[in-house]
Amino acid sequence: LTDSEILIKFKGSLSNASALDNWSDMTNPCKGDISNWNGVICHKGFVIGLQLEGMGLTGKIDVQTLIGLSVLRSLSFMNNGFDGPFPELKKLKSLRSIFLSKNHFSGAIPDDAFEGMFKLKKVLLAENEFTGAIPSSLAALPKLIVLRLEGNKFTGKLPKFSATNFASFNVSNNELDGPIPATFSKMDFKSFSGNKGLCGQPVNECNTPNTSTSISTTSNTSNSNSNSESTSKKPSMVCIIVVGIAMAVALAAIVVAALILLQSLKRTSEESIEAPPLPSDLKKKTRSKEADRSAQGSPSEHSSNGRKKADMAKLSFIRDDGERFDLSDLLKASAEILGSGCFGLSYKAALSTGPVMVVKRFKQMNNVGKEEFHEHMRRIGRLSHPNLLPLVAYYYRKEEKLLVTDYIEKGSLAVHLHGHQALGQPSMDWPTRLKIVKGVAKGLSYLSKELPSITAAHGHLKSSNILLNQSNEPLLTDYGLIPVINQENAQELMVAYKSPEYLQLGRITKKTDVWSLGILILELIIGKLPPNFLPQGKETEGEDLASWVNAIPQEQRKNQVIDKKISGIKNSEGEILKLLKIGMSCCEGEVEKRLDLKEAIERINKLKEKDSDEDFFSSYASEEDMKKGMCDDFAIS
Ligand SMILES: Nc1ncnc2c1ncn2[C@@H]1O[C@H](COP(=O)(O)OP(=O)(O)OP(=O)(O)O)[C@@H](O)[C@H]1O
Repeated sequence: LTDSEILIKFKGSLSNASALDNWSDMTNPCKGDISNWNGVICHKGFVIGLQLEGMGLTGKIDVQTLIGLSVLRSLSFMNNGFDGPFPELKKLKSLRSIFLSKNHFSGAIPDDAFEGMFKLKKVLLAENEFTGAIPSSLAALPKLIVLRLEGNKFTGKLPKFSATNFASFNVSNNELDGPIPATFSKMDFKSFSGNKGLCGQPVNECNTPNTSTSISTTSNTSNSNSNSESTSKKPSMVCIIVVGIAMAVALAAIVVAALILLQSLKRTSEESIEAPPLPSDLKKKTRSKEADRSAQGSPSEHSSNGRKKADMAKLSFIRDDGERFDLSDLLKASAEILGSGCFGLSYKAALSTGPVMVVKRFKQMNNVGKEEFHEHMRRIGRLSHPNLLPLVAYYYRKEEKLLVTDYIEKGSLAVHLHGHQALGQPSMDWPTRLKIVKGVAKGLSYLSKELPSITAAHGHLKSSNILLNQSNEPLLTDYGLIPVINQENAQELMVAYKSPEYLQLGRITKKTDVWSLGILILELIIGKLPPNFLPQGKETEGEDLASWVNAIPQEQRKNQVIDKKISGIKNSEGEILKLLKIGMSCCEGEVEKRLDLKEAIERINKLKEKDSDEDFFSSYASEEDMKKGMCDDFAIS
C-alpha cells in the first residue's frame, strides 16, 4: 500500500473524523517536507508523524494498518475521545514518541506493552484512566527522556527505571505506593504528589517503622547534646575542606578554560593561514555547485591562485555580490568580543578593507555531518526578508562552526530595553516598541512559511537576538538553527526548549515561537528581563513574565504592568492594553488555548499608535470585563 492508501484506511477506523476531511486518496500526503493533510508530518516525502490532537476523534486506533508507514517516528492522539485498552503500539518499532494524554483509555497496560521499542524517547499517557502497575517494559526503555503518567489510577510500586536522564517525569495523582527510587530524589516533589502511598525524597513523607533517625534521637536523649554538638562541628570542618577543594578546582578550571580558548583561537588562526589545499573532491563539488549557485544561492569559491584560493574556500559565502574575505582576514582584523551567549563567544571584526562583520562560534553543532550542515546553511542563506539579518558566510570544522553576519551598529533590542536605561539614557517610546513588535511578527510569519518542516522555525527568539537597524526596524538573528544544534545542548540552551510545552511535556510545537513572541511582547510592555531567557538560565529562576502579570489583580494592571518609563503613551494606553492582552494570549501555557501565529499577527497588525475614541471605550469596556472575570485571555492558569 502507498502512504496515502495506508492513511485513508487508517482514517476509516476512526469515528468523528471530520477534521481529516482533507485526507484524500487523490493527493499525496507528502511533498518533500510539506503536507497538506491535516496532522500529517512529512520528511523527504515520507510520513514520519501523525499529530492528530484535539480533533474530537473517537473509535479505534488501527495500529496494524500503521505498520505500513515504515519510518513513522511520532504518534500523537492527545486530547481526543479515545477509550478502551492501551493500543498495541509495540508493533510500531520505529516510534520515538507516543502521545496519548487526555483521552479515556482505561485498564491495565500489559507488562510487555513496550517490549522492543528501544528507540522510544517520549511517552505521554497522562490524564487517562489507566489502572494496574506501571509496566516493567516501560521502565526498561533505555532512551526514555520524557514520561508523563500523571492523572491516572496506576497502582503498585514505582519500578526501577533504566533511563536516568529525564527532561520531564511525572507520576503525580495516581495510586502508587512504596519508596521513591533514590535516582529521583532531586526531582520536583510535584512529580510525585497526590500518591498517598509514595514516600521518600523528594516527597519526604516516609513513615516506615525502620526509618531510624527520629527513633534514635528520642531514645538517646542523654547523648543528644553531645551528638548534636559533634554533628554540628563535623559538617563545618567538612564544609571548610569541601569549599577549599571546590575553590581550587574552580580556579584550575578557569585557568584550563582560558588556556583551551587561547589554544583554540591560535589553532583556528594557524589552520586558516596554513590551510592545506582543498581535497580535490570537495573542490570539484564546489566548482560544480558554482554553476547553479545563482538559483540556489549556494556558497562559492572565489578563485585567484595558490594558497589564497584554498583559504578562501574555508569560509563558505552565501552570496556572490558581497565583499570576499577569509578566516585569517577575520582573525587579523581588529576584533572586539560582543558577548558570550549560550553557544559561545561572538566577535565583532572590522576588516581592513572596510566591512565590519560579526563572527559567532558554535561548538554545539557536532552531531551534523558536513553535507547536512552545508545543506542547512544554504537553506538559511536563501531566506530573504526585511526583518531577517541575512547570513553572510559560514565555516565548517568538525569541532566548531562559525556563522558570519554583518555587524549592526545599533545593537540589540535587549540593550535598548534594559542596558540604555541603566546608563540613564531615554527609554524607547511606544511607537518604536509597536514598530518592533510588528516587524518581529512579520519576520516570524515569513520564517514559518519558508521553513515549514522546522517545528519552531525561529526557535531562539529573544530580545538579544533582535537587532535594530538605523530606523528601528527589527532584524531577527539565530533563526532556523534547531535542526543543526546538538539535541542535548539545544534542550539546555535554546529558548524554544524553555517553553511550557517543553518543560511539561518534553515537546515543541508550531506554537512554541508564539510563546516566545508573547514573552517578548510582555518584555516590551513591562520593561523587565524574562528570567529564564538569560544565557545561564538553565533552570527557570523566578516566575516568568506571564505569571508575574497574572499575579497582579486585573484592576491594577494598567498602572502596575505598563513600564512607567515608556514615553509617548499618552492616549495610547488602550492600544498598549490590547497588545498586553495579545501577549498574554501568546503566553497561554496550554498549547491548544494559545493563539496561533497567524491569529497573533493579525491582531498585532490591527494595533495603532494612538487610541481612537471607539478603541478607548472598548479597551475600558474590556477592562470592565476583566474585573468581572469574563476575560478568558487573562484567566489565571
Ligand atoms: N550582527 C550583530 N550586530 C551587532 N550585535 C550583535 C550581532 N549579533 C549579535 N550581537 C550582539 O552580541 C551579543 C552576543 O551575542 P550572542 O548571539 O553571542 O549571544 P546572545 O544573543 O546573548 O545569546 P545566544 O547565544 O543565546 O543567542 C548580544 O548582545 C547580541 O545582541
